[in-house]
Amino acid sequence: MSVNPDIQVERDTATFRSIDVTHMLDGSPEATNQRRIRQKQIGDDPQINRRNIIFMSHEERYEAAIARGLRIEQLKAEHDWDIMDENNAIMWCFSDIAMFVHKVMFIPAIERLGNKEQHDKWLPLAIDHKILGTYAQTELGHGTFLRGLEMEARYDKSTEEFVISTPKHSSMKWWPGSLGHSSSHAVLLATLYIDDQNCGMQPFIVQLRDLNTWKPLPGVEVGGIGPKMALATTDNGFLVLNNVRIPRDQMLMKYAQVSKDGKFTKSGAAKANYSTMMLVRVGIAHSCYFSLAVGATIVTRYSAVRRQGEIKPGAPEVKILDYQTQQLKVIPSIATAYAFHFCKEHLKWYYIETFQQIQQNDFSGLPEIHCVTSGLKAYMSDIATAQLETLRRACGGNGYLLSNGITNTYIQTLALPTVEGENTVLYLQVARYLMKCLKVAATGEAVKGSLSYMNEKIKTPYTSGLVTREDYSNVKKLLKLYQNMTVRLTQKAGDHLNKLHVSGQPKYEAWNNTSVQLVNAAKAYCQTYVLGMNIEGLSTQAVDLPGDALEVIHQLCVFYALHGITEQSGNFLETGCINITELHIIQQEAQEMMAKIRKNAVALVDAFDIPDNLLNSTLGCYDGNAYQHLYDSAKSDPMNQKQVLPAFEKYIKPMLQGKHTSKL
Ligand SMILES: CCC/C=C/C(=O)SCCNC(=O)CCNC(=O)[C@H](O)C(C)(C)COP(=O)([O-])OP(=O)([O-])OC[C@H]1O[C@@H](n2cnc3c(N)ncnc32)[C@H](O)[C@@H]1OP(=O)([O-])[O-]
Ligand SMILES: Cc1cc2nc3c(=O)[nH]c(=O)nc-3n(C[C@H](O)[C@H](O)[C@H](O)COP(=O)(O)OP(=O)(O)OC[C@H]3O[C@@H](n4cnc5c(N)ncnc54)[C@H](O)[C@@H]3O)c2cc1C
Repeated sequence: MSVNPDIQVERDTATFRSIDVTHMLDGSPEATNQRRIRQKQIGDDPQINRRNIIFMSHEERYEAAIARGLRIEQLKAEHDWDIMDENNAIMWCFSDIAMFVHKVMFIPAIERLGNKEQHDKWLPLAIDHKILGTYAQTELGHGTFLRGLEMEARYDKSTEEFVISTPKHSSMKWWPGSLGHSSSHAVLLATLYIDDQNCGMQPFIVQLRDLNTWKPLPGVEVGGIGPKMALATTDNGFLVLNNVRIPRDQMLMKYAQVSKDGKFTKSGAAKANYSTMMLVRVGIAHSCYFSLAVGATIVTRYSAVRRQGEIKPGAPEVKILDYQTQQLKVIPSIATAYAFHFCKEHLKWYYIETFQQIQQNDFSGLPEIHCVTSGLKAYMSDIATAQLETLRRACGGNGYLLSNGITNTYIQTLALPTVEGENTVLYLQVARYLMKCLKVAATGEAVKGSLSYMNEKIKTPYTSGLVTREDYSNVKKLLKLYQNMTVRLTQKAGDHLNKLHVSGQPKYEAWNNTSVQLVNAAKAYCQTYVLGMNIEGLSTQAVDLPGDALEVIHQLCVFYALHGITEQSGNFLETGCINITELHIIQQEAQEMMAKIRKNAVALVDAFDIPDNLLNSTLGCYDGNAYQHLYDSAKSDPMNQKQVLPAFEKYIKPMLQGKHTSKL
């Protein structure tokens, strides 16, 4: 099929070469080649390809997802993939892989929470798929408040076993992925009791199913929790344990230990047992980038080939991408996807470095990385889901079809603001950290890390520093505005907290009565962080780009900063970080920048280099022939393989012939 001329012209008139930017996104031309090879191995494989999933039943999708998971294992062995390759493969399949919790949580939990003997025993079994596992933490009654977990593990000194039980409905495990039908084992988080003393939430390895018959073991009641909005293939489950006994060495004992005679000891940081969640939060940041890149690719290409209506009366119908309002739906998502790229790259290296320190028992970096990973998981998933919905609607009627590729991406991504810590709760964790830093700054001590900008005193009366027109595209000056806004919102929340406390409210009550302001400050911190990483990326990852490409990536960053101010203008005005005249100029500048970026919109999404067979979209194919692909997809619907469906004989015909009764 030839390329649609409407999309070709976009590529011909772009001011830079997409491939240069693709190399930057991958890290190097070699890395691009390597990724393409991997994506081809996945996309071309009939067992992995997700082309027909929209026509499958729940059970068919589940089975296909198991087969996909297995095939990925075979490819991994055949092509010598490393862990990054494997995680990318899961992401490129949009997590449409049953048992992926085994990879992304069960194994990492054993690695992080187990001691050497436990590694030696369990990891080979898990890595070789001799056992399949889930991460069972959430209960029907508690997902967020982990200190409230009710499943009990009571140590029985006489037999050197833990007895695990589910005292009531609210204490059953509820939600763990792959628990329903696909796990033989669980890393199960339960509250440990020794002689009735509560020793906090601890991890245990519990076998759930017989490895030959797959039937639940005695005392284990397990099943699926029912159909969900999406993620049909991740069989989330429930679990009730009736006095199930496990040996003492099946408590994962890296950070807390129980001796044979029942002595409880702890090593490492208080929240070390939460470290698996931190890893997954980093992975979620990466998924947010990918989902947004997918959405932006589909909708930008579709907007460049769909013509509807006229701008100049009587002139030919225009591409919908030429409407300024459509640009406002599409361009922010492109700019955000690029900002998220820089941010997730930073986060990956930051996590690896800090994890290495933790492995050496240096926990000093834990509070900051907990703040950053919690905040970015929350912020990036909030923004990604909001923008995906805007993008989906930007496709008009066809945005409601499953074959468009974006609907599925959107509803899958909708899980991310909830999993691994509900977003509001995570913002409140960030706020805790902000308040601590505020206290440090107030004592005159230097605040370190991502909030070191708190050390600079904001002069009053304040001026924004935006003097010349050039200042409005100076990303460092714009970043300063964001930083000042964050500091002021933090101070405002801190002042409110103190005021309530001084007026007699206990600290916890004052905290709850300030939580809206605290969350607002936390979001500002996250937005500032992402912009900071975007700017850092310009001078690190993007610095070797040819001049024309660097200019476009720079424009995106400026737009990201300006657009963010227009979206959050209330915060910027309220904190006095800009005045109304400056806001008007910023709005104007943002619109002008958007018009410049529009010219390169298709080339910018081409640079994400997501192949058609992973994009899986009728609207967003590289060739721009959306109408042909929509028609082909409709024709391939199994319901269209018969000209007359059985419902005709059964119901419609009798009705037409007046033979129907009210009882049907
Ligand atoms: C693939 C997708 C599948 C999905 C899987 C899932 O969803 S799996 C299920 C996913 N489930 C979830 O994600 C559950 C979400 N819930 C949680 O993570 C926790 O219950 C909580 C963090 C909300 C509160 O916890 P709490 O009541 O025990 O804590 P607190 O309020 O008493 O004290 C807070 C103190 O602890 C610190 N700290 C906290 N976390 C960490 C950390 N990771 N590291 C380091 N530190 C951490 C924090 O800085 C603060 O320090 P401060 O200020 O005192 O010096
Ligand atoms: C698709 C999916 C997959 C999942 N996979 C797993 C898995 O593999 N393993 C696992 O263990 N779990 C899993 N979960 C569970 C998930 O981690 C929890 O649902 C999540 O942590 C939110 O907890 P919750 O359901 O208790 O929400 P709740 O805490 O009940 O949230 C409800 C509301 O209460 C608010 N709220 C709660 N506490 C506070 C507070 N302190 N301050 C202010 N507001 C508050 C929240 O902001 C939210 O608005 C999964 C969930 C989903 C949807």
